[in-house]
Amino acid sequence: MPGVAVHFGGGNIGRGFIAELLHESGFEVVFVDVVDDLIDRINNAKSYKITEVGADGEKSKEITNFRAINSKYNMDDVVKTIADADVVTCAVGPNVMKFIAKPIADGIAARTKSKPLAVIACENMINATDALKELITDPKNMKPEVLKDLDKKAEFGNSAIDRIVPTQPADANLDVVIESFYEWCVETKGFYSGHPDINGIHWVGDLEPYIERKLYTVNTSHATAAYFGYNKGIKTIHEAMADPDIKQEVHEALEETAHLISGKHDITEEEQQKYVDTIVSRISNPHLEDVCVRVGRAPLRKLSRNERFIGPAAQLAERGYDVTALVRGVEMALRFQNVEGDDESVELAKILKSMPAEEATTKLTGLDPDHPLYAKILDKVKLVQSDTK
Ligand SMILES: NC(=O)c1ccc[n+]([C@@H]2O[C@H](COP(=O)([O-])OP(=O)(O)OC[C@H]3O[C@@H](n4cnc5c(N)ncnc54)[C@H](O)[C@@H]3O)[C@@H](O)[C@H]2O)c1
Ligand SMILES: O=P(O)(O)OC[C@@H](O)[C@@H](O)[C@H](O)[C@H](O)CO
Repeated sequence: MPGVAVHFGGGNIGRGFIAELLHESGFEVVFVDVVDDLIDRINNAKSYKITEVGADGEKSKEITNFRAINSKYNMDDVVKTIADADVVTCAVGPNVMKFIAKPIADGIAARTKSKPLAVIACENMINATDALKELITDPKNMKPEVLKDLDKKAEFGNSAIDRIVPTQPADANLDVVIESFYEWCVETKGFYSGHPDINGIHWVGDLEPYIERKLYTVNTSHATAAYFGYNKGIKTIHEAMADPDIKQEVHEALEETAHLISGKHDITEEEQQKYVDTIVSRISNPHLEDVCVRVGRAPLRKLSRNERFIGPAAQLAERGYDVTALVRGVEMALRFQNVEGDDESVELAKILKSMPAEEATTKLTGLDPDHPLYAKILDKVKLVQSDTK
């Protein structure tokens, strides 16, 4: 019998996708967020609408049976709700997980249910749930006596979540426009007592092929379109994809990552090609007003070691493959500086202005100077530094 699912982050993917599947599986969804106005809107609404848009037209559904807690003021309520919940999910952004670890740890410590809590982080990050678990079990957040019996109180599953949910217009209230495609893969191996019943999840034994395929195909192509688009003054991703040069850049980047996905995992070249074709058509969807600045947001995260550019490029360079297109994408990401509302883009500009190229390259990408990718990235850092002096 489904009960309560606590979801941290009532934003685009939280309201637009995770809550949808939890709701359809019979859970009451309790959103936890920190934005006063959003919390009020959720608590004043009985339902909101999700609309899928694509070439086949529009399809809408109503989401009901939810409420929200503001963790800025009502942490006790958050902890009490988690103590009696079945599932905790989050989609707050990888860098925000450190702020939600303590209430989850306290909720686990206060468990009143005998079945362990299922914890699934839904962030675009390799092994996001493992990272969240590490934060939850940090001695600052969890006492040793709770940690000792953790397996009886909570179980954890890594996940790869894929659905494009753009930033919604200001007048949309809680309603969300999304694409029809979705895939949510969750690893079973941490759920010793059985995984939760959530409709639509694809349960897998080993998540690595799924998360690498997703991050290094969907997000690599998306980010390539976003950074090239932004630097050409183009507003949306579908407009960027309508530019023949940018479309070509996206294809070339995906040809490179395909070598890694098919070479490393049990995914044939034909399967990967089909996957690529689907992605290209998804990100070209003219019905989704997805802006380049959303998709390019947080460039420091996106340039980091295991992320959508350096992650595949480093592994390909180690295997002797060409990574020219991915490196051109990195250059465009380096040029995503001082973008309004994006703190990381301001920090990126400062790093590139204040540090010698060698130091900046290592700081931004985590690559050591002896890595086969390092010199190629260093050249781009030098180029961008000299252009933005
Ligand atoms: N939008 C997509 O297409 C999509 C798809 C797959 C995965 N994701 C991933 O999901 C995550 C969220 O993305 P999004 O697009 O929904 O972003 P978003 O900005 O729309 O939503 C994030 C929400 O988290 C809330 N938040 C911030 N700090 C918080 C805190 N301390 N406690 C609780 N809530 C807090 C914000 O107020 C916001 O409502 C990211 O990791 C993203 O990579 C997004
Ligand atoms: O959410 P980010 O910042 O990691 O990446 C931006 C987009 O590429 C991303 O949100 C996609 O829309 C999503 O990953 C599709 O499943």
